[in-house]
Parts: sequence; structure tokens; C-alpha cells
Amino acid sequence: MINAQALGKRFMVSQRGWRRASQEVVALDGVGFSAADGEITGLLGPNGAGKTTLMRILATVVKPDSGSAWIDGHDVVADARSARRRLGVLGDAKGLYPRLTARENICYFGQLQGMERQAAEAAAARLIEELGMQRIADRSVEGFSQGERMKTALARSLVHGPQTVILDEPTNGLDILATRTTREMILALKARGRCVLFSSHIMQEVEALCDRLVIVNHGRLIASGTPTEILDQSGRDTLEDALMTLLGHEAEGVTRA
Ligand SMILES: Nc1ncnc2c1ncn2[C@@H]1O[C@H](COP(=O)(O)OP(=O)(O)OP(=O)(O)O)[C@@H](O)[C@H]1O
Repeated sequence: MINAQALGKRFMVSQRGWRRASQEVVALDGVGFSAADGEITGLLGPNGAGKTTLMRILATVVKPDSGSAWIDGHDVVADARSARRRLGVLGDAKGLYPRLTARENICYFGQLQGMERQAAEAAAARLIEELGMQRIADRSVEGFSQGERMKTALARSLVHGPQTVILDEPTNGLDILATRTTREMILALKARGRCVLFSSHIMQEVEALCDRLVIVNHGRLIASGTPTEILDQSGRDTLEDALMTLLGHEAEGVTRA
């Protein structure tokens, strides 16, 4: 279970040019929401809305400037180690060890999470089969395609059987077969009572999977609720139209949640 309260995060970025001034970017501005066990929560919003920053804070990778968040009751700042043990996180696929094979990457991560070697190997073998990775499992990751890296990273994030799973655009770069498998895995996690938070720009995927939606824009929460509640709130028939309406209202300063 995820709880977030009034999370804020700013970044200082330097600007090129004759004045070389630095500028503050507000990535998150008081975002709060909950994601329950046994549910799939979709995190939506346009490019630069703050989704990745929010997920990185929940994943204990980045510290918030203000507000708090808990994973299964463990504070992501004060008790980050305990929070991390309960989490499976798919960020991007860059953190893989290129010299290790896909299987070794998955097993190694399981052991880093405290698993016995045999248990990690068994879990890795199961995930390799579920994700259809048999042909690449024993190749070193160096030279993997984007989709092959994503599959390896996804398996790595699930190897220790985490209660809460955070997936940043999990089907990004996957072919249709792997996309379908990943969606089925997300549904299977829900069926096992896990809490799943995932971001996506694919409305068809969001409609097919999500029990609840959290919509952010310019670092602020603009709406949250079940897909039906979001449709009712926007007065539109499809999620894509609802999102456009809510984002349009936000731009006009009409919708503030
Ligand atoms: N490390 C950083 N340094 C400077 N600015 C950052 C950093 N991380 C995020 N930002 C800025 O914070 C804002 C939110 O970025 P974030 O990556 O969270 O958005 P997003 O919703 O995930 O976008 P996308 O859908 O494009 O992936 C953006 O304006 C981004 O440029």
C-alpha cells in the first residue's frame, strides 16, 4: 500500500546564455494520494507533469523537499531501507550490469534483496519463462535491444516477490507479445493482492488495467478516482477525452483538486 501526503520537489537547473542564471523547476507541488493492495492504480499526466519524480520519491531514490510518503507504513525517508524491501521498482532499464547475463542480473538483484541464491535462481527461472526470455536469458546484457533490457529490468523488479510494485511506463519499447505478457503480469499481481502503481501514456492500456487513476499536471494533483468517477467528473465518454478536458480545465485554472 502506498500513501503520499503533500509531496513537493524542486530542482535547480542552470540556464545557458549570457547571464548564466539558475532557475527553479517545480516538479511536484503538494501531491497526495493512496494506492491500495489488490488494486492497479494508474498515474497519468502529460510530459513533464511530475510522474517520474513522484515515483522516484516513492521508490526512495529521490528525497522530497516537503511532505511524506509511506510504503506499507514505512516512511520512504526515515525508514527507506524497510520501504525498499517491500518494493519492486521498474524505472528505466539503464541500471543493469552489462557484463552479466539477463539471468545473472535478475538473480543478483534477488540476492541483494536478501534472497537465498537457490530461491533467487528459481524465481528468475520462473520470470524468464513467464516473460518469454528463454532465448536471451544467458546472453550478457551488453547489446540488448530496448525491449530486451525492459524485460530484464521488469523481471529484476519482481524477483523478490514485492508487495508493492511501481512501474514507470512498463510497456515502453516492448513488442505486442511482451506488452500483452506484461499486462497479464500486472493483472496477476493484482489477483495476488499486490499494490501496483504504474504510469502510462497509452489510454487503451490504462482503461484495460486500472482500478483507480491519479492525474497530475505541472506537479499538482488535478483529479483522482475510479475511471468511472473520472469520466463523470469530466462529463466525457472516453478516458482520452476526459484527460484532455481535465488538463484543459487545469490550464484555465478551473480544476484544482
Ligand atoms: N533531475 C532533475 N533535474 C532538473 N529537472 C528535473 C529533474 N527531474 C525532473 N525534472 C523536471 O521536473 C519536471 C517533472 O519531470 P518528470 O520527469 O517527473 O515528468 P514526467 O511526468 O515523468 O514526464 P514524462 O511523461 O515526459 O516522462 C520536468 O519539468 C523535468 O524537467
